[in-house]
Amino acid sequence: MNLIWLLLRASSLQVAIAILTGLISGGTSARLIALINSAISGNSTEDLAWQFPTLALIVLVSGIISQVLLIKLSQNAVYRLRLRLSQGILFSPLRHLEELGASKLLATLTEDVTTLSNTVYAIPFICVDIAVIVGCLVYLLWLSGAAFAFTIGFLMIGVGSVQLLISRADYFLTLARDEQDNLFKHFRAITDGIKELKLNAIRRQDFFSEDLQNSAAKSRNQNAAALFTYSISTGWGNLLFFVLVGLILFVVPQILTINSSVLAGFVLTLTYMMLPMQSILDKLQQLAKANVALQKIESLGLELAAQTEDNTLILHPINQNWHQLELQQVTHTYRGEKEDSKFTLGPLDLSFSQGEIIFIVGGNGSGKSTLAKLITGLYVPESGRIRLNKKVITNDNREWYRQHFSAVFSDYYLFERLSGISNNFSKQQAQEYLQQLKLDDKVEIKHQKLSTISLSQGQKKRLALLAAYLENRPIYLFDEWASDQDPIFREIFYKQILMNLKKQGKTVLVISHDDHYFPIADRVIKLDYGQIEYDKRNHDFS
Ligand SMILES: Nc1ncnc2c1ncn2[C@@H]1O[C@H](COP(=O)(O)OP(=O)(O)OP(=O)(O)O)[C@@H](O)[C@H]1O
Repeated sequence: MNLIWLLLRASSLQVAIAILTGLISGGTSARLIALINSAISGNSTEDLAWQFPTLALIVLVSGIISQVLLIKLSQNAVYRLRLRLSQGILFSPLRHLEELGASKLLATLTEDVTTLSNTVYAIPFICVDIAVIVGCLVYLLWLSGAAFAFTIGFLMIGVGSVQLLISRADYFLTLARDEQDNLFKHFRAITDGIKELKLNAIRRQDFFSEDLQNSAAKSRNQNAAALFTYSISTGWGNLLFFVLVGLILFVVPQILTINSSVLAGFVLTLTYMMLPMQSILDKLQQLAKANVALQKIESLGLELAAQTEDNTLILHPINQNWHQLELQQVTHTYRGEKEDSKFTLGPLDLSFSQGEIIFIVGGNGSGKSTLAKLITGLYVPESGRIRLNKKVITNDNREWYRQHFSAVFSDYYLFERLSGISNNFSKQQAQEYLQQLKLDDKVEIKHQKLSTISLSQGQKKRLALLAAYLENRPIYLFDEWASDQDPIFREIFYKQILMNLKKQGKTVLVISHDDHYFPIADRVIKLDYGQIEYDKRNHDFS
């Protein structure tokens, strides 16, 4: 049913036309059967010879029109769904996405959407099958009202019993799909943790047998149970159909007065109906899988839609010449599963000015990266407020606010395409930066694209720095950028790059553990367990 909604949402007019042409095809098929029946019984006075090819042509053409429309519709619906889901992720707050987890998002984006796109192609065929069945039923009604009533009664009982089996199979499919999320997490562990797994044979064995194999076995058992139940329902459905033909042939003539040509017409039509019936039964398991996938997609969609951000186009220009950024009583809490695993950063009061170099320091887990996400607007403060030039940052202007920052986080992502960079960026400037970062013999920039990103970790991070540099934003944030650079590049980073940025009037926030470079900072802010231990000016160090 959900699948039908998916199509209706894409275009109800096209669905209506497809159903209409499908019905014409189905109705004409039934008319064709009636014609064959008349020709066999020889009691027709009409010239059937020319009607036969005409009707066959109508069945063909209307069937094709209906299918073409539905194929276009279903593929469009999947296309829109993919985009809607991706946009939902792009528009969701970072914290919400972190809570949902990457495995769950990826499982839906890849598994569920693929299942759906592999199934929607069946919908057009099912629609035409249904139309043929409806057409045949109408013909049966015309042949004999009483025998039709008997057939419908029997079909309703049959469909009900098949439905019971299908609901049981659906239950197993839902369990299998839930297990798929865990399986996906383990697949990610295989690819992301391959080095660790290769280096420790016991860990690898443990992971394989305890996690992966367990999860794969559960998924196999639940899928097998579902498919087994489906095959029982398909077999049961087919058997019921033969029972119906048998009853019409041998029992109904005993109860009702029905002439032999009507009976022959009935049996011929029922036999013709058997093909679309079987085809629908065969496709039911695919449809059920697609429905489970769609439910997952919808529930993720709802979870994403529950918290969307206003990511509309930035209408106001960013303030290259801002003068004050303030955090007032700002807090953020990570709520763990246990009460004692809760971590709260703040309440913090901080103020930054243009052209400052600020080092944010502190032990592991003291809250430096969390503070970075709050300052850059990636996390929304749970309490307190952020002001830029006295303007309070709210949901309406947070997207605009974020455009003031360029950052290289410790878990940065490097895009091959240098999009979203400043208009002032020139090829020559980029080449100079490449030389400064000693990457000019490795990487070229062609058509705003990096020629390669297959580099060492340190080199990749230098490219991420280059991309940030070219963004030309007023505030820069580097989260432990220098940690994997050799001493020469640390020196270049702290003494040349940061100084260059300062000279250009940029504010630079540097999360660092390199204490012997602290003297180049204008200010050092030290965090301890989510609180500011000190916030010192440069002259206070000496
Ligand atoms: N996504 C998250 N979900 C739950 N808790 C988190 C999350 N990220 C961080 N934390 C917790 O918040 C605290 C602060 O983490 P944060 O990453 O801000 O520290 P940090 O000072 O940057 O540490 P490091 O120097 O190790 O990078 C830690 O106790 C950590 O366990």
